[in-house]
Amino acid sequence: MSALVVGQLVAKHGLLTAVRGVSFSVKQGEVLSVVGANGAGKTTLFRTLSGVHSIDSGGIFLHDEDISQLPAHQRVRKGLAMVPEGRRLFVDMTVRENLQIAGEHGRSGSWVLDKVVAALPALEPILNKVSGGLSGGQRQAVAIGRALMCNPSVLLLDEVSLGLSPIAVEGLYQSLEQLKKSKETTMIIVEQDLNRAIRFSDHLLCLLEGKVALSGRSDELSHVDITKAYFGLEAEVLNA
Ligand SMILES: Nc1ncnc2c1ncn2[C@@H]1O[C@H](COP(=O)(O)OP(=O)(O)OP(=O)(O)O)[C@@H](O)[C@H]1O
Repeated sequence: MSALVVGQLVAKHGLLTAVRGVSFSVKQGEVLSVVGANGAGKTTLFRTLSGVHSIDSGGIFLHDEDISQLPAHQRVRKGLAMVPEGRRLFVDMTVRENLQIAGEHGRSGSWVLDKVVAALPALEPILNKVSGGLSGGQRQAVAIGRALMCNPSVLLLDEVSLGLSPIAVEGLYQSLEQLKKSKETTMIIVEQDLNRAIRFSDHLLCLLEGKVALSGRSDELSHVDITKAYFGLEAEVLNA
C-alpha cells in the first residue's frame, strides 16, 4: 500500500516554475531518496509536500486522502512531518522540552519520549541540556526526534547531514538505519551524498530542472544513469 502518492505536482516561485509535473509514490515503510543538482527543485518539492509552499496544480495523497489543500499543521496531525534543512529548535529550551512540545502538536501514537530516545541514542546524554549549546550533529538528532514525536507515518528529511562532521553523519545514519529497519515510518530524504542516498534508500528519484529525470529501485539503477540524469548529460559525454 502506498503511504504517499504525488501526482503531476507543479509549484512556482512567482514566474519561475520550480517543480514541473512531478509524480511518484512511496510504499509504507520504504525509503525514497530525492536527488538532484542545486536548483533542481528538491527543497521546493519538500516544502510543497509539507504544506509551507502552496501548489499550483496536482495532487498529494497521504494514505489515499488528498491533503494538497491542507495547511502545514493539519498535515502534521495527519502524519506527515518534515525535518527541515537547517534545524530550527527552541534554543532556550532543553532537549527534553523541545521533544515534549513537538509531541503535543502531532498525532498520538507509539512514538513517545522513551521510544524516540531509544531510536536516537545520541539524545539520551543531552536530554537536560539547553538546545542552544548543542553541536550540529546533536541539533540534527533533536530535530529528527522532534519530528518522530509527531508520530509521522511519512517523514521528510531535507539534507539532514548538511554541515555535519563525517563522524556526526555516520552516527545520524546509524539511527536512521534503525528507524528504517522498524518499517514503521516511511522516509523521503534529500541527501547530497549520492552514494549514501543510493545505499540508504529503496527507491531513488532524480530531479533535473524541476522534472523527474530518472526514478527506480536504488539497487537497480546504474551509477552512469544516475549521474547522467543528475547533470542532464548524455551517456557519450560521460564515457568520453
Ligand atoms: N524563495 C524563492 N524565490 C524565488 N526562486 C526560488 C526561491 N526558492 C527557490 N527558488 C528557485 O527555484 C528553483 C528550485 O530551487 P530549490 O531550492 O527548490 O532547489 P534545490 O534542488 O533544493 O536546490 P539546493 O540543493 O540548492 O537547495 C531554483 O531555480 C531556485 O533558484
